Amino acid sequence: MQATGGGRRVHIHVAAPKLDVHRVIIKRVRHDTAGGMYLPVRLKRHLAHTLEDVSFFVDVALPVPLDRSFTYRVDGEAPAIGARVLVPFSGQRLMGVILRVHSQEPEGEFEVKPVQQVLDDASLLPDDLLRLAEWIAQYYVAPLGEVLRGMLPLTAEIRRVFLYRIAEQGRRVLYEGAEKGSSRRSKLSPEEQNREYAVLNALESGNALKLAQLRSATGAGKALLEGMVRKRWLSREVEADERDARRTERVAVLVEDARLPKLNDNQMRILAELTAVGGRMPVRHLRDLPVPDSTLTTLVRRGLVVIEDEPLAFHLGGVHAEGKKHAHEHALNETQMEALASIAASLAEGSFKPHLLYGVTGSGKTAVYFAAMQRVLATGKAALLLVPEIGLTPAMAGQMYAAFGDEVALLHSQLSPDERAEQWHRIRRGEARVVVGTRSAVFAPVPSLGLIIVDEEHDSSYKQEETPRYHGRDVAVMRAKLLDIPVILGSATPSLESWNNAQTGRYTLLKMEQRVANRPLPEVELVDMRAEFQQTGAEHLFSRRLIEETQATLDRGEQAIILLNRRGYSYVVMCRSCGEKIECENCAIAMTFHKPVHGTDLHAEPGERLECHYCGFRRNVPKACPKCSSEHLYYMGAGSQQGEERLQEIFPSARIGRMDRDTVRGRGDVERLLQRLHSGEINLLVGTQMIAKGHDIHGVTTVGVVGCDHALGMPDFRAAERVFQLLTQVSGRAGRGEKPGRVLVQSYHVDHYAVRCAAAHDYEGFVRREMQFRRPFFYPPFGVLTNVLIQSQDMGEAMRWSGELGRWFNTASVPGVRMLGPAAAPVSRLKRIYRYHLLLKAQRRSDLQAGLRNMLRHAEYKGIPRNAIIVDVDAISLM
Ligand SMILES: Nc1ncnc2c1ncn2[C@@H]1O[C@H](COP(=O)(O)OP(=O)(O)OP(=O)(O)O)[C@@H](O)[C@H]1O
Ligand SMILES: [Zn+2]
Repeated sequence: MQATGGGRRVHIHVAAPKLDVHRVIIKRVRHDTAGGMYLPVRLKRHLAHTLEDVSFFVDVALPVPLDRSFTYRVDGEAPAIGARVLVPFSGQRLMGVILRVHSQEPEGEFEVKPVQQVLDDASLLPDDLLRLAEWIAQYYVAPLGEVLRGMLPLTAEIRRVFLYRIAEQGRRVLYEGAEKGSSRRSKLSPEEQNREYAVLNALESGNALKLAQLRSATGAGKALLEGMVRKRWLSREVEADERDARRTERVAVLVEDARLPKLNDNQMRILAELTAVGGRMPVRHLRDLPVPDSTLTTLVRRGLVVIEDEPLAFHLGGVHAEGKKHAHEHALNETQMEALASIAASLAEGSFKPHLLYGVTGSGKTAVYFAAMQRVLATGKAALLLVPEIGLTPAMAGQMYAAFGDEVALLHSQLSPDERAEQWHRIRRGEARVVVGTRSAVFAPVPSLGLIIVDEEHDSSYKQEETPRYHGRDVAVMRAKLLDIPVILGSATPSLESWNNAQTGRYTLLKMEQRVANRPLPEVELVDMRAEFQQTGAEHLFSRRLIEETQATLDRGEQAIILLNRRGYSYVVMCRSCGEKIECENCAIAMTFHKPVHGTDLHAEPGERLECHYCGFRRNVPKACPKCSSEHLYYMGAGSQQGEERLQEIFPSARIGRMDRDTVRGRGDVERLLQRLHSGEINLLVGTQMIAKGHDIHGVTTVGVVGCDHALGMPDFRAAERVFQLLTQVSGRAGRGEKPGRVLVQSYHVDHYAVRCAAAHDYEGFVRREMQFRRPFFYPPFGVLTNVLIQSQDMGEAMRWSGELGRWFNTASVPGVRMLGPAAAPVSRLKRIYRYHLLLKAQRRSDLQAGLRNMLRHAEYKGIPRNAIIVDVDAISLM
């Protein structure tokens, strides 16, 4: 017997020992029907009836941290493999994906629960994506259900409903309260206490009610209900429910000619934001402003703003400077043609072939991508372009629209769940043949994909830092392999992993070593800050050379960029008496001092504060040391906020802009800042590493780098590589227009090879040195590495568990795997969780994978919970 599912035939075998009459009849008749045999109407009716009684079993992958699937029953027709289902799972209802349809009743003494709803008629995922998911689960030692959840960004189609039910304790309170009156001591107001009784009353029958039902019956809000759950008066259940994805979104529209009454600051903020973008903005984006939601409601009530429904739009404008050509408008130069020719050849061949496009900054890689994509589209196929962070390089999106118009679908992290679902379906229907997106876009369900491009392939944002911890670039290569199509990885500073693959012949290396139009690479000058200190006798943030060059640049009417790779004002606050740094309450991390903000920083929080950049915790700036009460607090380490302030003092007439996480939050902020830089409104930009990302601003001739080599001291074998990449990328922003550029790098480590090679634009020299360092230790690319984090809210537990796993590695035979640790992780406590880790290295990946699976089995045997262990294969961040 066969059932069709997702374009492939699934064989369903009827279990022989338990044959019952219904099943036998059905088996035979289905077969006969397929053969076209005539059936009497009465028999057909009988069959239609009995068909209802048939059951299948389905193995479902669920988004839970368990490395296995779960079996459910489906009554009626067999569903398709790859379809989504809603199923009960430990008191909740979860969405899962069907992996297998069969008729083997699971062994064991438990009841097989039925699937509650089958959401799709056919497989939702194309075959290559299902296979890719299996590969990821295997390679990254991640539960398949969690991998699939990441692939299907369709949460907008599933609603989470909260249901409340009265608990034993609640019943007691209800009955006792009725007898004794409400004489209990309570912090709640009498109205709130009455409301609690109303809720208990409403739930007395024992049936569960939804949040919305309870609210309309009793006026109780979520906070009150959650409080009752904490007191164990109620129990809460979560259910997933299907819902129609919204196809419109609410936008706030400024009412013109409204007479302005007296408004408070929050109301002014919203109006200012709306005015700034032309009077119209999705409500969702307004929610990013630090004002209460109720402010908008007030403005609506006062007739200053109206709310409209508008079909979802996806355009992200993209910066396009006047008089500058788009990448696709250039005739390719010879080097670009050569690179394209090699790519075109493998496109014509139509088989798996990875290319590493190593092109220096400003060599015109984007134009090569365009040309390759155009060729792919011309053959009727589709192309996928991955970029690190679309929001940071809006010009890329803008150029894509200019070249490919409506064919473009953008997938990025700032889409709402609705927008994401909408784009996903659009891509799956084949309506967008150019897909541009960040990391998870590698899972875009593009039919007949012909080419994948990964821009800035070295960028660490391609690594997902939560389960499944996949690397977007490596998954892209695997997807290309499964589809048998070419893939291009491009960068001015390729990762050592990719470079090694090119050296060993696994990837084809394409080099573009000159900038376009014979423009020179900028001249880089190192400023030795140790000498500067000796000569000036004081510690200055900016060296004399940097000040001099910046002044000259501004005087010539050109633009300068200065990198200060930390945000905030001072990144360490230390007590002079006891030497303690002020740390976050939740994390073992020094807190950053932020000064109050003024004027243009619409988004930044007002008020002076200390902030933890890991968990977001904030506190007032203490007058005295929290440990020893000394009043001698000392502020060290300048961040971008301080940089801006100092620069304004040094260059009073400069038009300064700042780009960091405090000044760019919402979608469009980066775009606005870059637009002001393009137009010349800003002539001096200071910021964190965001300013180093692919921006192509022709007026910038000078780049300054301040204090970026402290990163060389990080406890991470990739520290030198990161510093080299950052220096090279930020230098690459200088001299991209008519006039040549100059870079000044202030450093305390001017002799370090990462700094020296970056200054000499010597990528290959850097790689040679770096490989020499990594080879003897079997660090990637000479071996494979996995970081295993063990975490718990209880420090003793985290230590014990990591000790247990460490001992296991030492005593069990784990062939080919070497372990370092266990030790406290460099960030030993994060968000109140203690973190220990083991670093595992192996020369063969299969050894490491086998070792990890055995370790997980041992952990299960020892009762260490699965979610206390984070397995980070090919870890990028070792913190
Ligand atoms: N053949 C060409 N002739 C002249 N200009 C070109 C040509 N190809 C591209 N350009 C222009 O050169 C500039 C740099 O190109 P692009 O931004 O693609 O560089 P890139 O290699 O991606 O550099 P980065 O790695 O720094 O991002 C752009 O302004 C682009 O429009
Ligand atoms: Zn913190």
